[in-house]
Amino acid sequence: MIQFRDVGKTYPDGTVAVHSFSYTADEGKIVALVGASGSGKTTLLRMVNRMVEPSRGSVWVDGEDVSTVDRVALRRSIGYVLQAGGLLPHRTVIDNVATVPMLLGVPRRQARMAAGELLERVGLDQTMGRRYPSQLSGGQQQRVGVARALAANPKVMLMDEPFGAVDPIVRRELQDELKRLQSDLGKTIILVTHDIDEAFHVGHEVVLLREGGEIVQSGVPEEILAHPRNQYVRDFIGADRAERNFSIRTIDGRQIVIDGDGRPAGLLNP
Ligand SMILES: Nc1ncnc2c1ncn2[C@@H]1O[C@H](COP(=O)(O)OP(=O)(O)OP(=O)(O)O)[C@@H](O)[C@H]1O
Repeated sequence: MIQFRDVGKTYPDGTVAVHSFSYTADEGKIVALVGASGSGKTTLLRMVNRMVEPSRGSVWVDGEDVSTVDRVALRRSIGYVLQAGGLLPHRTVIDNVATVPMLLGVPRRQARMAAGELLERVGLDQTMGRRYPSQLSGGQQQRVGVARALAANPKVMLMDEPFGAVDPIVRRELQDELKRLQSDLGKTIILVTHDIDEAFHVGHEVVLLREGGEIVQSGVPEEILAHPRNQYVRDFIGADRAERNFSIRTIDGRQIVIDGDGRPAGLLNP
């Protein structure tokens, strides 16, 4: 469980990134923080592993105030996935994945074996382990980033726009993969995104933010979609846009999703 207790952050130049934010992410859930650029998402995420120290309030992980935990130990115990994987360019893929477990004292051979299994778990062939990150596609690098974050077997994972750098099809694949992994492994995940569709697709809960880390609305996706609290939320989720007014038409036995402008938007259960 991750608890933000009335946290705020003012950067040294006086920028107030977060005024006052309180939220609890329950164990084994994916919580998506979504909001416009500059709304404080990354600042909030980084408070969890102490890459950013709050100016007020505290963050608790599994009943422990993170400010009392050694910073390096904390960072190694929490998986962190960045846009474009954030991989070490001069290390092979397998070493990228095995590094943290080795730092935590796992013998090299064992760490590399476990890393190979993790690569498979995220849908990569073990032979990819010998390559360098630059020899992988963007989507493959993202997968390695996820494998690396999983390597220390953290209970908590932080993901900052993890699939931002890939095309929509690969992005959807990676989102599905993440959902599968999460339901297998039961991690508690906070995912930052500016993409509301991604937030609704992967988040068990969605927290919609505006400037200063202000929560505009939070809850399960269905609730937000069904009852957007105000115009800001409606604008953000595109509730007024034609494409959300989906309907389903059956043509030749296939169920076709039709958007509000009457255009086919996709197939249901293709
Ligand atoms: N080191 C810093 N010094 C000063 N201001 C900062 C610093 N880091 C972030 N900010 C400011 O804090 C605010 C929130 O930034 P943050 O990166 O948390 O937002 P975000 O919602 O993650 O944005 P984005 O979606 O663009 O990544 C912004 O106004 C930003 O300019």
